[in-house]
Amino acid sequence: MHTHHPGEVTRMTQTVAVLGTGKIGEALLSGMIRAGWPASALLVTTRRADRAAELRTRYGVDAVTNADAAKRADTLILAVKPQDMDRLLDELAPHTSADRLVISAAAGITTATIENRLPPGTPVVRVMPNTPVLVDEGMSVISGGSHATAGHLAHTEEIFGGVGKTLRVPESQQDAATALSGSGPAYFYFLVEAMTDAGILLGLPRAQAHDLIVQAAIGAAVMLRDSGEHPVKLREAVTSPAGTTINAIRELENHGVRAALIAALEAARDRSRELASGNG
Ligand SMILES: NC(=O)C1=CN([C@@H]2O[C@H](COP(=O)(O)OP(=O)(O)OC[C@H]3O[C@@H](n4cnc5c(N)ncnc54)[C@H](OP(=O)(O)O)[C@@H]3O)[C@@H](O)[C@H]2O)C=CC1
Ligand SMILES: O=C(O)[C@@H]1CCC=N1
Repeated sequence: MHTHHPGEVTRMTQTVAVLGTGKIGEALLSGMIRAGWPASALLVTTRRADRAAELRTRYGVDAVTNADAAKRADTLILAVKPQDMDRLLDELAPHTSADRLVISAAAGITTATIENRLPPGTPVVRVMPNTPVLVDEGMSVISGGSHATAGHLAHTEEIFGGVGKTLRVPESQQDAATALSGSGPAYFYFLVEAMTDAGILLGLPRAQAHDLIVQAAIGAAVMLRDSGEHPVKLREAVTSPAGTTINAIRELENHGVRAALIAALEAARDRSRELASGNG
């Protein structure tokens, strides 16, 4: 894993378009602007005119049609839902050429599916980012398709490395990476929500319960990242003999939380596989 900042040369000469600027597309766009990409080098496309106006006002970027983006941009980042990918590729195909780099952020959709729909030889890179790109703590998992060169992968890392970490994996591992990292933040938000409810049950005001558990999450996350210790070691250090923590851990084990998490991530991985066929 490593972090890059966009090089001056690339920034000056390349135009990057985000096609389908919803939650993840906007998160990425805002991150690129924070990382120093000039708004003049960025294009966005949307389905609705009011959304286009909003993005123009918010970021000073040009909002264009998918056909125009395909003609004008060197790099096209596809950020529509997997179910909308078919239609987007139809719109792009007549206007792109094999000198464009196509980066897809859609869950499940394979590079082969995209390659088959675009001019022969089009380089395609599949990326699974996550929403913490909004705070430059994203994780973007990257795989190259059959025409993606080292340069294309490096350029992709330059874009996504500006908003967090990047990791290259074989495409066969992308569905698993999607379950762990693409969806990963949602599991932590879910846990925080549930533990805040527990705080309410224990009689704490909601706002305090929220703050306590969020800070516990941040502290634990930084220790996980920076201590180099195995999570079991970190948990043991919290778990005093005949103390409070072990009573909580026994309940988590009684309720099968470990097994539930394994089953949950397996279900997410399976759904990513299903989306490969564009299933709605
Ligand atoms: N959210 C996340 O955490 C992550 C999402 N992803 C992937 O990113 C993709 C987008 O997800 P997300 O951002 O959550 O979804 P959103 O629905 O927020 O974003 C998709 C956007 O694409 C627009 N759109 C659809 N079709 C077209 C089109 N033909 N031309 C232009 N714009 C179009 C939609 O417009 P409208 O609003 O009008 O429908 C919408 O704004 C998905 O493929 C998902 O798998 C990947 C990693 C993480
Ligand atoms: O839920 C989803 O399908 C997308 C992909 C990963 C995160 N969100």
